[in-house]
Amino acid sequence: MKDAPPFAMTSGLVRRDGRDILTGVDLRVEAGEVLAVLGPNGAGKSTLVKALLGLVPLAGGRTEIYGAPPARFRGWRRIGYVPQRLPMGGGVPVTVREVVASGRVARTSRWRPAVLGDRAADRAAVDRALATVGLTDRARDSAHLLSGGQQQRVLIARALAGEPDVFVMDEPTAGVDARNQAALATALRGLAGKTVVLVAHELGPLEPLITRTIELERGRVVDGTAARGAVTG
Ligand SMILES: Nc1ncnc2c1ncn2[C@@H]1O[C@H](COP(=O)(O)OP(=O)(O)OP(=O)(O)O)[C@@H](O)[C@H]1O
Repeated sequence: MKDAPPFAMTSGLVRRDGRDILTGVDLRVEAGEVLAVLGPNGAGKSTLVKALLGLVPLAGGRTEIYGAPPARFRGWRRIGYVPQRLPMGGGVPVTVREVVASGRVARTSRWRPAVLGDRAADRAAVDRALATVGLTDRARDSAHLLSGGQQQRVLIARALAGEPDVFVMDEPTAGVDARNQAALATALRGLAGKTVVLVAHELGPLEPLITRTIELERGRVVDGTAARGAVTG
């Protein structure tokens, strides 16, 4: 039997404060797709990716992650989520390396406590992730002292460190300068074969990497196209 796809939403409905934020969303994301979710401010893009992950409940319809409703899904290590911003509360200074290393946490299972060999694998994965986003030389710096674009790269490195099959990125390009956008494009290019869902206002240097786009407007999917020139399959 063919594996269930990473995400499948049918007639997705999200309601907040009595208002429909998403309506009638049918979206299936196949393994290996690089899907961009586009649309104006407030169209519901963030809400859609959060609903796909079960972070926002559906008021109607259904959604599945690899064939399971989010509440019953157990394969979270397969999913890397890159939120819009680095949560910086608490006032405890944390280094870039520590943030990236936290991406390994989902890999340690309650049933399989960390063993010694894991530590070397963890270190290597964190080193690789830092190198991919070009932040090796900032590893010991306080994460909150970095620019917004660099912090975005730290979050991407955190997801990379977990070595997931699926990356969900909420506006990785928002407020990010050209140099950081180019670094992001390089990191994404290194994800060949992985599934990526990313929210964006404009694609910029990411455009050649996108295999499909959908456009949201006021909570509805108004357009969906395979990207021109994208390499698929
Ligand atoms: N927690 C919430 N409670 C009530 N309304 C919300 C909540 N979160 C989002 N909304 C509303 O849902 C709508 C869609 O928001 P969402 O953040 O998903 O849009 P978006 O397309 O990602 O916008 P942006 O590009 O500005 O991030 C907006 O009108 C927003 O005000």
